[in-house]
Amino acid sequence: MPGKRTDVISWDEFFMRAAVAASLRSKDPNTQVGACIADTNHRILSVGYNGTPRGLEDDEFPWGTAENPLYDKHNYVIHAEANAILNYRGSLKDMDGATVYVTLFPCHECAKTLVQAGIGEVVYLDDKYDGTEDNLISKNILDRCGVSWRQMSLAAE
Ligand SMILES: Nc1ccn([C@H]2C[C@H](O)[C@@H](COP(=O)(O)O)O2)c(=O)n1
Ligand SMILES: [Zn+2]
Repeated sequence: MPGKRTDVISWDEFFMRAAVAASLRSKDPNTQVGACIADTNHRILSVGYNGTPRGLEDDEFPWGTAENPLYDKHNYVIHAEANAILNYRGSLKDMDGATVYVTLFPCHECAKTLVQAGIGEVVYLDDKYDGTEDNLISKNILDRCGVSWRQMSLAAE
């Protein structure tokens, strides 16, 4: 009898690759972010990427930053982590202790939202805003609220 395959990808890699796949849907020309929420039974609950709110045409959207807040993408885009939570159609109770896999370390607004949704762990790929005020606040929120965070990497193909 042939033995089973053993060189399968890990759960971490599986969920992070789902987050990366979601990020490929983002129309943001500068930073594409994907998030995948997995529960403690290794089930994917939801995925999301950074994009405009429903109804705001993302093809016509000004995807840049601007001095005038009216024309700055940051004031319109829904972040990947928030979208992953909002896309979930089940009970929020399911998120208790779940892990979010995200391609970029969460901002402080998303950190608050993740805490409030019951997320227990953040696993991220990139932390390109490490050390910025927003990033430090985010880490402070996660630490103080008992949400653990760790970085992982994906092997190049
Ligand atoms: N954890 C994060 C951080 C940022 N985003 C989104 C918001 C913007 O679309 C983009 C950041 O743009 P940048 O300031 O780097 O030009 O990424 C997110 O979804 N989740
Ligand atoms: Zn955010």
